[in-house]
This record gives sequence, C-alpha cells and structure tokens, in this order.
Amino acid sequence: MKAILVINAGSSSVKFALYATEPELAAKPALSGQIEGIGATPMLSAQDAAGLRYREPVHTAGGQAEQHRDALNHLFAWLAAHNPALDIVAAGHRIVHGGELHSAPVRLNEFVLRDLDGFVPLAPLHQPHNLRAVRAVAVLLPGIPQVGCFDTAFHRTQPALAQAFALPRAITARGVKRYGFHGLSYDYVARQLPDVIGARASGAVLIAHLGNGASMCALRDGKSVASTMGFTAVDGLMMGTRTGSLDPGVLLYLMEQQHMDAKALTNLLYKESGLLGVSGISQDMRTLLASPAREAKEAVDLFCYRIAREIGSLAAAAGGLDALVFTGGIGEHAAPVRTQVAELSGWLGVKIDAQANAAHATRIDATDSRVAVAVVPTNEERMIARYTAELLAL
Ligand SMILES: Nc1ncnc2c1ncn2[C@@H]1O[C@H](COP(=O)(O)OP(=O)(O)O)[C@@H](O)[C@H]1O
Ligand SMILES: CC(=O)OP(=O)(O)O
Ligand SMILES: [Mg+2]
Repeated sequence: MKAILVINAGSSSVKFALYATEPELAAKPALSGQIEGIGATPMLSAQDAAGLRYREPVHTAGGQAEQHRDALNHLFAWLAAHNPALDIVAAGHRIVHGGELHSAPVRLNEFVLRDLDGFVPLAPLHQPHNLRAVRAVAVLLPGIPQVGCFDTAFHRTQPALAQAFALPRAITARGVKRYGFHGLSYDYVARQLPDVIGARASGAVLIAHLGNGASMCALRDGKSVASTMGFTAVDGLMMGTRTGSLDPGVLLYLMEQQHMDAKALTNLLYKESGLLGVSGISQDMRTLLASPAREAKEAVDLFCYRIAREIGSLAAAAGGLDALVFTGGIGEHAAPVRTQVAELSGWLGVKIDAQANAAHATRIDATDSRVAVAVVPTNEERMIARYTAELLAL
C-alpha cells in the first residue's frame, strides 16, 4: 500500500506519521510517534493502527544540532525496521518559516531549500531541523517527491495593518513584518470548528495554541486576521523556554550594560526564559502544576495573565469574541490553565463549566456564557498529510 511519510521536526522533538493514501487518505495513521526530549534524554515512542505501542531510548551525542541529526538517523533506522509493509511514495514536512513568498504548500527541491535556508536566523529552534529532515529524506529515499507545509502560510490572509511594525518603510520593504506561526495547527482546528461551535465558527474566533511553543490567532470567517507571534516565533505569549513579547529596551540594556552579544541574547530569549526561566524549575507545565513551590505558581500565573492580556488585544483585532478555543499540549490537557484564563476573561463574557473543563469535554462553556469555549485537539501531522496528498494528487 502507498503511504505518505510526515515529519514535524520541532525544537526538542521530531514527530512522525505514516498515512496510507489508498483508497483515500486514511483518517488514522498506520504508524505514528515521536522522539521527545532531544537535548535531554531522548526517547522514541510510537504506536501503530492496531494499537501496538513501542518505546525505546535514543542515543545521541554532541551539541543540539548533532543530537537532532542522531535522532533523525535513529528514527529512519527504526522506521525501516517497523514500517508495516507500506510503500513510501512521498514525504510531507512542517517548515516553520516560509517568509513572504509561500502562502501554500510547495514541492521541495534544492533551489527552494536554499531559499528557505535564509530563514534559519528567524526560526533558530525549528528551521534548521525542518530543513535537515528534508535533506535526510532525499538521501534515504532518493527520488520521492517532498512537500513543505509552512506554519506562516495560514496567516498570509492577514490585513496589511496586522502585519506591520511601526518601522521605517525601507525596513518593512525588506520583509521585516509580522508573519505568525502554528498555522498548520490553526488550519486544522479551524476546519473542525463548524462541527463544534456551529455558525459561530464564521464569527470572531480566538484559537489559543498552547504547547511548548505557544501563540494565539484571531480568525474571522475562518481566516487569520491577527496573531501573537510576529517576525519570529519568540514574540507574543510566554512559552516553555521563550520570553514572548519583551520591551525591546530590555535588549538594548542587556547589550549595552551587560555586554551580551547576539548569541547570548538568542539563548536567553529562546532557551532560558518563559516557564523555565520564571520558575527556575521546569519548562514542563505538568511539573509546574504539580509543584508546591511559589516560583512554579508565579510562572503559571504569568503564563495565564499574558494569555488573558492577548485575548483582549486579539478580540479588538477580530472585532468581538464569539468563541475561544484551546489546543496544543497545555490547551488540551491543563484544566487549571483554562480555568485561570477564563476567569481573567470573564469581562468579555467568557464563563466555563467546571465539570466539563475538568473532564476536558469538547465544549466547556457554561450555559450562561456569552462566548462559546471549546477544547479541540490539534493534529499538524494530519494537516501535512492532507496537503501533501492534495499537492501531489495522490
Ligand atoms: N496532562 C497535561 N497537563 C498539563 N500539561 C500538559 C499535559 N500534557 C502535556 N502538557 C504540556 O504540554 C506542553 C507540550 O505541548 P505540545 O503541544 O506537545 O508541545 P510541542 O510544542 O513540542 O508540540 C508541555 O508543557 C507539557 O507539560
Ligand atoms: C512555531 C513554534 O513555536 O512551534 P513549536 O510550538 O513546535 O515550538
Ligand atoms: Mg508544537
């Protein structure tokens, strides 16, 4: 049977899935899983369609880049040994940054890849790993078509105002503007919404993608009109290890007074801040919610406060608030975070039902809530498989 290999290479993980293309793109992957914890103690976990589960440690060495490469090699060797007799005819990849050019998925070749290399400085935690995975597949499965699906593409519908920084025109003309990310996730969730919130899906909707990377998107008629992430994926909400929005004056201060250079600042903004930096304990929301430490609570409080502040801002961009939708690892599983965000957004008419929220129900709004509130699991891999099948007419 023919299948599409999907690779979603993230900052500390590589997610993968094999989707059979026949007779039509399968709803469930034949095989899926991830290598998590790259940079710490990487572990491969996977499951097949029959429910069989696999789990094994992954040995990596060297710096972050070498570890990512080792993890990919491990994954391909593992896939070769565990592929359930599927004939891989194409690969689809999540590529975080597509710049101004890409508003849709694209067939990848060395020419396109070299152009995408140019965005590595704008997405240092993702883009290098995304592109390495494409080049690795080109060596391991020579000749198969590969498709790049961009996190930025979904946001290309945003009005010019929402994309602009208040910078001199010459700098804006060089492409320094807001792009927005997590677009594959927003696209997937937006397509589920008519079934979950009915006609409100075409109104003013805010989707909060709260994972290790976290952002929010304002939609109107199912299309992105604004988002919290900007030129890079470090903007907006507080994240696992990223600052989110920061007074740019702080950077000037750190450069001038603390003599930090670009490399040190990149580390600070992307890897040492967010939940990890504020708590001093962990970047993992599960650990923080279970911790009795005051610093853990402060980190969670700031995470929720920042979300609530951005809900106000995005409601302004969307011209109202008909629905609030949670997704991503934290959005789907952390009931206390949803409770706190809802309480802080009560003034906008958000009210959730405690029982439904604790049960992670699809609809968690209270009967007297003006705003529909939902929990919709995201599936970036499925979105990539679908785009790849469409583009290649598989
Ligand atoms: N049951 C849970 N309760 C609270 N947080 C959770 C739970 N499961 C996962 N998370 C959190 O979700 C985050 C990872 O989200 P995910 O969307 O998988 O990340 P990534 O951005 O790497 O794809 C982590 O902070 C993790 O602690
Ligand atoms: C764009 C981004 O932040 O992605 P992730 O959540 O996978 O880190
Ligand atoms: Mg993610």
